[in-house]
Amino acid sequence: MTKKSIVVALDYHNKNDALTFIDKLDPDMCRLKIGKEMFTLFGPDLVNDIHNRNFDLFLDLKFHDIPNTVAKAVTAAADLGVWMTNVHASGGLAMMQAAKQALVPFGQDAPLLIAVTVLTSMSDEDLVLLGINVPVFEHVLRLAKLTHQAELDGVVCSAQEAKLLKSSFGQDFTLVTPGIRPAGSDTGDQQRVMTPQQAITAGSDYLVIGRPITQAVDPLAALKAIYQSLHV
Ligand SMILES: O=c1ccn([C@@H]2O[C@H](COP(=O)(O)O)[C@@H](O)[C@H]2O)c(=O)[nH]1
Repeated sequence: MTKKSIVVALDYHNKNDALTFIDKLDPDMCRLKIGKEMFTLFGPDLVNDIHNRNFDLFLDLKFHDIPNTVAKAVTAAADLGVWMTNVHASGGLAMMQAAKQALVPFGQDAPLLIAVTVLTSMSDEDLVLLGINVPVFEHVLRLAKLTHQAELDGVVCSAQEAKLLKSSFGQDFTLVTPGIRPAGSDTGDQQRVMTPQQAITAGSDYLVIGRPITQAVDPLAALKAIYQSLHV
């Protein structure tokens, strides 16, 4: 575990607010993630702004479409030079294989490619509403198995499933876990949560943390408090 195991989710509506925060950090302190909101608002210019500051960037667009479209989207993400990008595992095996194949021309420069299993905002009850009548952990395991078969680098899951997935697919299968909540913080819309310490103990490789940091009165102090809780 290093400081760079923390991926700060920059879900800001205002680009200046995001850059003001980033300018208080240095690239050895954490990695950064932008998702659908910031990429839709600010596009590749924001990716370049972040890369010019030398941060590793996770482009969290969760592609989910037919194989040809996803392969082209993943190619476009790799062209941006991002550190990590992702697809939805529920897009299926052929889609994930097409995404993986699209990265072959990038060789060593290819981003890590991971797949979202079950969103951390979802519970067993939410799956039932989708007609999926198994506990979340079973569906996560099923989707992670498909992801492993497609030879992607790992999955997005809750830290609650980390122990199960590491024992099923090995230490090299990368686990990226949102739904991280320091003790006492607001869970918001997240349902499958763990504290940073619990997540690391369970086997998470990367802890994605957004609002507990970005909506704190002092985001830098909130990030430093998380390091302290993890003794890094
Ligand atoms: O299953 C998932 C997949 C992605 N996310 C994203 O992670 C961050 C979490 O932010 P918090 O503010 O710490 O809740 C956010 O950008 C989500 O889009 C996720 O939460 N769960």
